[in-house]
Amino acid sequence: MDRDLRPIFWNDEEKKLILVDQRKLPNKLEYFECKTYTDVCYAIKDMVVRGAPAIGVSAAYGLALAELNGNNIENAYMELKETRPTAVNLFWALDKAMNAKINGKSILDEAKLIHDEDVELCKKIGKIGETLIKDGDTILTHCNAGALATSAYGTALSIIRFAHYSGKKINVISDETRPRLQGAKLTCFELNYEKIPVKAICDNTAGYLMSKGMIDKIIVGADRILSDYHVFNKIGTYSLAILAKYHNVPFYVAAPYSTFDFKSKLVDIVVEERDDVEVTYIDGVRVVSEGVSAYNFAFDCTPPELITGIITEKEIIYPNLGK
Ligand SMILES: CSC[C@@H](O)[C@@H](O)C(=O)COP(=O)(O)O
Repeated sequence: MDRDLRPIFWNDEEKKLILVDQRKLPNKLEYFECKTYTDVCYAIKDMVVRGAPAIGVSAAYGLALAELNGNNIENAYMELKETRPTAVNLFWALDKAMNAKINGKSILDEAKLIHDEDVELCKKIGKIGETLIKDGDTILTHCNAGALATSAYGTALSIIRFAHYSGKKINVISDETRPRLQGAKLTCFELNYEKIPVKAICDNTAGYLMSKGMIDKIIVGADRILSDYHVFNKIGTYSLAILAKYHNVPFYVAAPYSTFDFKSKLVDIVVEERDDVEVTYIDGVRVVSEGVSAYNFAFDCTPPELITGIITEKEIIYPNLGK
């Protein structure tokens, strides 16, 4: 298997960004080309590309496209910033790209650097986190914090990959992750692609498996981590963390430092609310009675007291041990 499944490519000859179209997986592997920054805005909003680090890398290339096409950089920066509100990597990468411009450097070079560095960070997270995994562990994960959500390897799934590469026999349980089904569609695709044993479950099955002692560890990604270690991640993460606490299952979060937001307070964070058709329809068929709407919060917040450890590219932080 190609250990380097990647969702983002820059084509230097044609000056375009090529994204794996994640809306089509696992049934079709298609690519989506971005020649303008507005193409990138669309790709992020419509979730052609998704996952906190991957959104950040794509946005940096979006700003580079604005520069290459002679667009107003300030406007492009603002429009790219408004594509999705919760994952902080978007703002982190755009600010880095903008600072490069202010310092007279090329935005494209900065975007390439952010892209390459993200691969290395993910590898490091995998290698550090892998030390926590025991031979025979069954690990539950939520959403997709894999190669598809980053530049390669992933965060939570990088740990799973490196445990597998080191010869540990592990099994993965993937929450389907309603409503967009990133767990069923993307995590299962990625792990199956590498022949890492994975089983899908409905989100509401996790508690039962924990009660039966069938889960040894939970590892999820993050969209934003505050300085007091509150973790924003895909909706359903908080419920999992509560279940894990009740059943004494270690609950880990894996994320690079580009996902940390040391400035904002809990009350400042905007949790994305997406169109309720993502909930009221399944595969184009309405499943909720006409006239009934739905809540569709894309993320929730897990407090530090529910988190065993946060695995970064530098170290494992134990929020409840004072580090
Ligand atoms: C390494 S990605 C971590 C998170 O971004 C991931 O868990 C997640 O919540 C993705 O949400 P999505 O709405 O698919 O962008």
